[in-house]
Amino acid sequence: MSRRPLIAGNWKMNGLKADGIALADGVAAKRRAEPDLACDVLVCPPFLLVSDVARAVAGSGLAVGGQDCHAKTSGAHTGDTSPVMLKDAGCSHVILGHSERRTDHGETDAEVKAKAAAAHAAGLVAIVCIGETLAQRDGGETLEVNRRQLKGSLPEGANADNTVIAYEPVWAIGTGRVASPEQAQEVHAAIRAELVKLVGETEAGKMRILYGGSMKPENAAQLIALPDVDGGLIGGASLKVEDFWAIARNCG
Ligand SMILES: O=C[C@H](O)COP(=O)(O)O
Repeated sequence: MSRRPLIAGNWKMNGLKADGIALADGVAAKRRAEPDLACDVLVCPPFLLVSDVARAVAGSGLAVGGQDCHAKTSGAHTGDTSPVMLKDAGCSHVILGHSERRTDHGETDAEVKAKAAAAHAAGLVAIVCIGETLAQRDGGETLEVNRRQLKGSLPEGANADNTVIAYEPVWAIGTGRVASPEQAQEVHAAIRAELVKLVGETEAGKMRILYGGSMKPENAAQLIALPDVDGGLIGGASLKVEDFWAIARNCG
């Protein structure tokens, strides 16, 4: 099964307006210069920059995503952003259940599932993040934790068109400590096997599973070449045009 890789930049809570627009302009220029790129490329700026970034990259072939959304369409939810608003601002994707949201905001699998259902209803692709902590890995619970999070976070109706999975070992995020190819492939294969049970063999075969956690130009190609790794969710390295593009252009 050949799956077109997705290279997604998660800018997290970084950059002011001028920085975000300069970064978006830089990545869009790279994308325009390579019309035959072998992967899809997505940038996920902070909420306040989504509209500006969507305008900056319009027509370049780059997609834009949010970093979270509420499970409701509208209403009395001070400080939150609905999936419909993201769509309206130019997003096609939204990252959900990132470990930083799970840690900082106590997000549960059930909440991630509700958000993913709402994202689907709004016509967004949900990038559902899962991953074990170092203590869980050291305790031999890696596969069990990832299977449990996957099962708990995927809503009814998830399929390869509306859902992407991101495996992000928490111990690898922002630490410079990347999963080895063996570690990554083991978990990605287990995730795909679990997806067969959850969404059926055909959709599981088509669904993209991204790796995230200290992915850099030096290690990306080796990881993305693994049989069940279909791209990357990139934090730090997505903040520099040259680094991000070095990953994207070597993804095929
Ligand atoms: O969403 C991205 C991941 O958390 C990875 O971040 P990182 O590349 O800075 O380790």
